Amino acid sequence: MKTFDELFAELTERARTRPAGSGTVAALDAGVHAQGKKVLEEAGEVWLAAEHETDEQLAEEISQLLYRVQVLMLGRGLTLDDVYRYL
Ligand SMILES: N=c1c2ncn([C@@H]3O[C@H](COP(=O)(O)OP(=O)(O)OP(=O)(O)O)[C@@H](O)[C@H]3O)c2ncn1[C@@H]1O[C@H](COP(=O)(O)O)[C@@H](O)[C@H]1O
Repeated sequence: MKTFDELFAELTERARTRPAGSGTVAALDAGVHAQGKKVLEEAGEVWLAAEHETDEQLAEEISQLLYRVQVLMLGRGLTLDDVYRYL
């Protein structure tokens, strides 16, 4: 289990070290267009899960959306502080 900040630190490290087999590295290499499509896809799955699935399935879909948002942030070079300043 990890927090939002801990996941972002982990993904930042993946981007820096580019380990073989990392899905994050592949997602970053795919570019912002593909990253944005994944955000939209996961957001749709969250919506459907909220209406039709269990709490556990919804929580899992939300975790995937958070991951995809972080990948997009890294793809655009945003930091957590860039976003937190608006919260
Ligand atoms: N939290 C996540 C995470 N959430 C979602 N995903 C990816 O999103 C996929 C699920 O999304 P989809 O529903 O779109 O499934 P899919 O269409 O089969 O996915 P793809 O074929 O497009 O990869 C998963 O199979 C993962 O590829 C994640 N991939 C990685 N992480 C974490 O990110 C960290 C770094 O991971 P790596 O870069 O893979 O080492 C690790 O802590 C991982 O646990």
